Amino acid sequence: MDTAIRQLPQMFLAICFFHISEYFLAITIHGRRNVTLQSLLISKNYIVAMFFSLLEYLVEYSFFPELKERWWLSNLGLFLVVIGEVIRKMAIVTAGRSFTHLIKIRHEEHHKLVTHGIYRFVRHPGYCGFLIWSVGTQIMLINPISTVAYTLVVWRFFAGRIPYEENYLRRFFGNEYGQYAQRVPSGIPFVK
Ligand SMILES: C[S@@+](CC[C@H](N)C(=O)[O-])C[C@H]1O[C@@H](n2cnc3c(N)ncnc32)[C@H](O)[C@@H]1O
Repeated sequence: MDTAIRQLPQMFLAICFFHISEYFLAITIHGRRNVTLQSLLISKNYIVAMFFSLLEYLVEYSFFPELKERWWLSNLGLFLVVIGEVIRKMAIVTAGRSFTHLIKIRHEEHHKLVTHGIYRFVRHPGYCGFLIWSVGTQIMLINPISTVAYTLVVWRFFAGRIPYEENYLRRFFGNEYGQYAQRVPSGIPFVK
C-alpha cells in the first residue's frame, strides 16, 4: 500500500517539474519574446500517451493491486526519472542558445557547434535524457504495457528525428560535424 500511495503524486511532480523547468530554462536562455507555449513540449500525442498510462495504472491498481507494490522496481523508475531529468537539463544548459525546441533549418550566426560538456559523451543528450525520463515514469508506475509502448514510441520518434536534425547540422558545420559524429555515439540505442 505504501508504494502505490506515492506513485501518482510522484508522477504528477515529475511531469510538473519537467515541463515548468523546461519552459523557464527556455525563457532564461532565449528571452521571453522568443519563447512560446510550445516550449512546454505538451503535444496532443503526449497528452494521449499520458492519459493511456494513467488509465493503465488505475485499471491494474483496481484488479492487481499487488503488482504496484514492487517498491524496488518503482524506485528504479524514480531513479531513472531523476537521471533522465539531470541529463536533459545538462544538455540544455550546455548547448545554451544552440538548443532550440524546434529544429533549425537555417544557420543563424549565434548557432555554434557544441561538442563540450555532456556533448563529449553523446551527440544527443537532450533526447537521451528524455528517453530515460519517459520510460522511467512508466517503470515508476509499474505499468508494463506503457513501459514497452513508451520505449518503442519514443525510440522510434528520435530514430527518425536524429537523421533529419543531423542533415542540417552537417550542412551548417560541414566536416567538423562529420568528425564529431564519427567519434561520439548518438546516445539513443541502435541509432548510429
Ligand atoms: C531540441 S534541440 C536537441 C539538441 C540535441 N539533439 C540533444 O538531444 O541534445 C535541437 C536543436 O539543437 C541543435 N543541435 C543539435 N546538436 C547540436 C550540437 N552538437 N551543436 C549545436 N547545435 C546542436 C539542432 O540544430 C536543433 O536546432
